[in-house]
Amino acid sequence: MLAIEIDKLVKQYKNGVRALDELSLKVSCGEIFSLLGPNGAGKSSLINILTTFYNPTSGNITMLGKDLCKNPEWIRTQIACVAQRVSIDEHLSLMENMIFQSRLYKVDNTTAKKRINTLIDSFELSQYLRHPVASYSGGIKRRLDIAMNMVSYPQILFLDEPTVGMDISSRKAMWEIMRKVRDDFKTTIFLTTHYLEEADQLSDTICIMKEGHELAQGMPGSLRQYTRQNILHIGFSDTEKAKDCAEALAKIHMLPSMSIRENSIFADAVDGRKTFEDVNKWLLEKNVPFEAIEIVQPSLEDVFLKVTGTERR
Ligand SMILES: Nc1ncnc2c1ncn2[C@@H]1O[C@H](COP(=O)(O)OP(=O)(O)OP(=O)(O)O)[C@@H](O)[C@H]1O
Repeated sequence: MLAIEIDKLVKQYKNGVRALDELSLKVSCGEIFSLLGPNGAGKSSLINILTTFYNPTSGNITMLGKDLCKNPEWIRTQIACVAQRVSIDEHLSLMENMIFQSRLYKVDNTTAKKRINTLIDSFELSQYLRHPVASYSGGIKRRLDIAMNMVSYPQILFLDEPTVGMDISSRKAMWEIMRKVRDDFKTTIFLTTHYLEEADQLSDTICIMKEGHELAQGMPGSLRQYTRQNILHIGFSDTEKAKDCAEALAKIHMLPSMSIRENSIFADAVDGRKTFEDVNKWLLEKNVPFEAIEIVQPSLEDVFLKVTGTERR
């Protein structure tokens, strides 16, 4: 069974903005599904509809086998949503926050106790039990927020930019939590993110959207085929050398689209092997001090920029 099936969904606000424009997508049960898109693509509008806050203008949504618009109350008992702003009450203890959430979802006391202990254990929160919630770091507060939202054992967990503003080690710890939610609790995760690396590392399926509709959808590996071409990578010992070389290459129009990231030039390898041979020959002839030249697979960032029509410069 699909967790979510969306067919030609339209959301037009009263001011005339068409935030969702015949969007269609499918989310399988038990997967981590990431929604990517530039600002204003319609991600929040979609989450607000899927979590029953907004009504769609037209289109069909089936969630866990039922029509969302006809069964919003039932759907609400099956899902949980962790918004960007943490919803924990800093005047309550960790345990009180968890109990409060279990009461909201009408989980009976015995079941709630068992679930809370399992979640505290699974999310490695026991060491924080004795400390006031207000003293927790942003990452731990976010972890508690997700644990609280898991007390109802939702079938689908919506996460709106779950790692925004976190440093890389907190972000990686959060990825582990999300994998646990999927693997140990069999919960489907639907998340939005601006971090392409996060979507790449974490997701079973990614959907890239822009201007209210989907542009590409698939497993991270299969999305790489969207660019239909490999990338030429030329490495240097420092950024200045990369910039000098890119300027010289631009003058002779050898590579149509180039960008510099750290100490490297990345360019579309239009003719694959021939591009590689031509550039390699030119670098050697001109005595350019490069350190490496290779053809690499496109990254998810390359795919994102390609399908959303943004050129990296
Ligand atoms: N309540 C609203 N009323 C009118 N227009 C809205 C409303 N909410 C969103 N919009 C508009 O709908 C479009 C999509 O916005 P939305 O917030 O869904 O995109 P987003 O992908 O979540 O963007 P971001 O990544 O910046 O959060 C934008 O043009 C936005 O201005």
